[in-house]
Amino acid sequence: MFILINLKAYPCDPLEIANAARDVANDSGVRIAVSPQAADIARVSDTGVETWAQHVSANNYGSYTGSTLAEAVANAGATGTLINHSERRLTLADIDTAVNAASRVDLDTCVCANNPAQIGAVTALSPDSVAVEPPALIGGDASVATADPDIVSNAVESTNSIDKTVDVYCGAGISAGDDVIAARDLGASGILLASGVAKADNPRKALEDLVVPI
Ligand SMILES: O=C(CO)COP(=O)(O)O
Repeated sequence: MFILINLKAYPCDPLEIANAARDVANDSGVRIAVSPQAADIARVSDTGVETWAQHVSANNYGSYTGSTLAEAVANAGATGTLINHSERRLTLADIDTAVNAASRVDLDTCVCANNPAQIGAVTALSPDSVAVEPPALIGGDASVATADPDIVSNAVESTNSIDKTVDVYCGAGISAGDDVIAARDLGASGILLASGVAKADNPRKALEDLVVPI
């Protein structure tokens, strides 16, 4: 299972979490990546942890003030990027362009969507992976894999019916290793997780506990 820790804009210490994620990944053999604010990508990447951007813009070089170029995050050390997170939504046309922008510089792409129908639509854009995250469960205590298992299995089915090479992840409310196992049993090959680590009193312990059953 792949575990992506999305730090969002939480007031956490990105380096503390990056160092902990690198150590836990090395000790457990579980693939763990950290997705910090764009301005923190270089120093997070310097820790040696797999580093992802939270977003890339749907444009190339040019007069695009305020954009986050795929080239810029790749040069800073990111090796992957989220696209269309529920808190950073794009039009379908912009998702398509952003996936192409990320692919230009070999970033792994994970396109997020709210439900299995949207998962099908974004799978057709050929990202490396898609992630279903029901907005109502994001930031809560109930894991998507137990509170709404059908949304995960239907997302897996939706993706598999279009392109079996696209990995399916899920996220929202995941905080324990058992939640990760439940997601895997529903067909997901990775999870997206934020508050369970970024808001934990002890992020290292939260990560260590998370990987125990994996
Ligand atoms: O949005 C998420 C990850 O991208 C999920 O957030 P939580 O883990 O806080 O529910």
